[in-house]
Amino acid sequence: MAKKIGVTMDVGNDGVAVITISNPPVNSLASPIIAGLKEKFRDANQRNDVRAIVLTGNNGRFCGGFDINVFQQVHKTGDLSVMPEVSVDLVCNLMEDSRKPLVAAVEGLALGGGLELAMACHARVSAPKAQLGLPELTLGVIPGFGGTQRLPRLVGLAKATDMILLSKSISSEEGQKLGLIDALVPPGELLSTSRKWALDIADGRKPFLRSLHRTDKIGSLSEARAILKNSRQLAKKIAPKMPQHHAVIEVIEEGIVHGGYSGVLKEAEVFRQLVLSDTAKGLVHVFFAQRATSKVPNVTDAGLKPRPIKKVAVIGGGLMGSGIATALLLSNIRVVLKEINPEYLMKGIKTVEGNIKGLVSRGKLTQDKAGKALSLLKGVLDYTEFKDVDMVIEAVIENIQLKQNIFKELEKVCPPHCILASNTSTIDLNVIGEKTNSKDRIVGAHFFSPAHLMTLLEIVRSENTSPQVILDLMAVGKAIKKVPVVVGNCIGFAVNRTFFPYTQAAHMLANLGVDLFRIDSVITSFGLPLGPFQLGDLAGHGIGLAVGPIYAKVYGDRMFRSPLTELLLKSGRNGKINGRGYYIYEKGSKPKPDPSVLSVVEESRKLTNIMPGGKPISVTDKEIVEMILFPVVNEACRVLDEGVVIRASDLDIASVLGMSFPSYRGGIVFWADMIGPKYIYERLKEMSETYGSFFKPSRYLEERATKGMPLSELKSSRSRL
Ligand SMILES: CCCCCCCCCCCC(=O)CC(=O)SCCNC(=O)CCNC(=O)[C@H](O)C(C)(C)COP(=O)(O)OP(=O)(O)OC[C@H]1O[C@@H](n2cnc3c(N)ncnc32)[C@H](O)[C@@H]1OP(=O)(O)O
Ligand SMILES: NC(=O)C1=CN([C@@H]2O[C@H](COP(=O)(O)OP(=O)(O)OC[C@H]3O[C@@H](n4cnc5c(N)ncnc54)[C@H](O)[C@@H]3O)[C@@H](O)[C@H]2O)C=CC1
Repeated sequence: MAKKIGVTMDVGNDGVAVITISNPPVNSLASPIIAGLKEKFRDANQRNDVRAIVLTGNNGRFCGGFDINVFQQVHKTGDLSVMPEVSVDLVCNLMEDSRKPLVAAVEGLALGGGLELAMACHARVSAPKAQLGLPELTLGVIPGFGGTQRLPRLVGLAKATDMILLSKSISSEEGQKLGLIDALVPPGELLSTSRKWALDIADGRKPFLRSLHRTDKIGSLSEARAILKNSRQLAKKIAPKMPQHHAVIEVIEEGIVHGGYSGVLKEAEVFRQLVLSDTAKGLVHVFFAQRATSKVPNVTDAGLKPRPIKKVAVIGGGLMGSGIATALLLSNIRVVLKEINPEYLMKGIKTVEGNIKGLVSRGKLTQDKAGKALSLLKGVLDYTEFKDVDMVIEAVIENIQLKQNIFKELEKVCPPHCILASNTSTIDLNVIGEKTNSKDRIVGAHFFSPAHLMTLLEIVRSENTSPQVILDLMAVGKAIKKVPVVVGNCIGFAVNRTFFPYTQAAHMLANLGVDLFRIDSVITSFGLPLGPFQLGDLAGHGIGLAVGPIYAKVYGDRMFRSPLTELLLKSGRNGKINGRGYYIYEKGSKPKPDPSVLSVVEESRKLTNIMPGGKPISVTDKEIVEMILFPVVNEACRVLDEGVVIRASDLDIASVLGMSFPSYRGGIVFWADMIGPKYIYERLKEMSETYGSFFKPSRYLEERATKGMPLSELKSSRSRL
């Protein structure tokens, strides 16, 4: 059925015009909607039979904000003229300054431009549990439609800057306490109450309040300046590299110092500059890329329904198993946690308890919810409880034979509908399921550490995994607040495979004589939270050593063999886990670079002997970024070429959520396309001529560079999914 898009107006016998936005699924403000709103407001203002106006949204959702597709259109074309001039024309002139009272009837959500329209009304009536917020900073822009000016005037400056800088939405209940919402009524009474409220204003029984003109919640100039000073500190802390966080404070300040109308004008000017920034391009791409991961051909479009998953068994209560169990429990899923002996089982349970208590102490979970979650956990040492589980997630150590035996056993003890998932980070799923007859229900559920906090869930399908099983796991992933990305089966899957050259390149640079702490600092300045050496410390160097040969078996032609990890372990440094790696880890203090590790690096340099003429190479910071991240792009090209992901943007999301690649750069492929495949190809070619085949450009990269095509443009026939 075609979507019904438009704005309607119904004028009742009471003289109230109800203007309704209709643009499913979230009533976003697409150009025809804005044009429709202007037309209806003009009409309502002119008609003699209209005394008051109610603005609402269709299908239980007021409005999800400006249509983000328009931003994407601006990014593709560079053409700002598609952005409507609404802040003054519609929101100030036609709405707020209208002589007829205007009431917003809010239900479901009022976000971004949606809340801004509501704030331009003279009162707001809401149904319970509506979501209210200005999340524009997450898209690299600032609130438009006067949002930067009206929110501080309705909820106070401190609360408004907090909501805007953190893109934090509030419920309508909280909105009522703050003064953003004037009345909270059951959904069935929303329209009748709003109509009555509008007439009450018209008849002088209720005040005719124009938000932009209010000053009662702003406080004195010196109070406002003190709040804005704190906001600047917050912005510096949470988003040092994001221009929109800093710009929005300037815009708010303009309104405080020179008045709301002046603030609205500055808001539009700054908005225009920001919407074209690389940050906005990256973040808008990430918005759509994340939503695209929900669409898996032949799975989500196959007419299947996810089956209920009520009870899950997790095998292995180590680092990953305990995190996975925590994530499931927090979403009210019963968990059976299996270990090999009472001591390890107790350790696993204690870790789960610690994870949950940690959330309580950080104010992220109530004591009640924590108690409920823990009551759903049962520790076991055998398979008795497995007879009625809907899914098993195996998270034992990375050992092929052990995993094969476990899956063989699972086939016997679990019901036939039960999904058999492995959290393996490297092993081929076909190998894991080799000894079973259940290959259609074997799937990879690759969580990232710490599993209860990291949002990526890589769902690995083999050629035998059934669409129903993939759909079920996607549904569980969403239920436990993860972003599931379905990928194909290969060593390292999509994320670890794409990023294995990250550490390798860093080792090569260190062996070429570049200071490892400088490498880490350059990479963190680029925007990754941890440089490659600190990341290695965090993961533990034992893991790196264990998976190295597995990668070497399949990708050996393009690997740099560095003795550094082995030497490091030999010197008693396993990373954070034992307090020493490249850095020194002490409780309660930040990791400190350990100068004594330099003798280990020297030993490695002697063994590799790759410094030209025995002297350290001289590189700029830009060259360090390129030498570390272009090989990652190169591997991403192979992942795309082999069809390991459905679409390039899936790899962007996986890199952002799994590797913390900066979201404002749009993900690894998007970033590479912004730089240009030709430049990357040429740089890698130069590097490979100087430093060897580790940097050799892939066929896919070469082809795209030669043809002038973006990396993100896939040939669909290549997908193996
Ligand atoms: C010349 C310059 C002049 C300057 C003057 C300014 C002019 C313009 C100013 C613009 C003013 C603004 O204030 C800017 C904004 O309003 S920006 C938008 C702010 N809103 C948001 O950020 C909300 C984004 N959406 C969400 O958070 C969620 O989608 C939510 C909570 C609304 C619903 O979540 P749910 O989980 O239920 O669904 P999905 O997220 O899967 O979304 C379903 C579907 O809807 C699409 N969607 C959602 N929101 C928007 C939107 N705002 N625009 C377009 N499309 C949207 C989403 O992509 C999904 O689509 P499909 O994947 O199903 O195709
Ligand atoms: N550590 C990491 O960052 C990540 C690890 N993985 C994968 O997750 C899996 C588990 O890794 P970790 O949790 O780090 O290992 P871990 O060593 O912390 O935990 C493994 C646990 O499995 C238990 N175990 C072994 N055999 C068992 C059996 N037969 N029945 C029940 N329990 C058994 C062990 O006693 C141990 O407690 C591995 O496959 C690993 O590759 C995946 C993503 C990230």
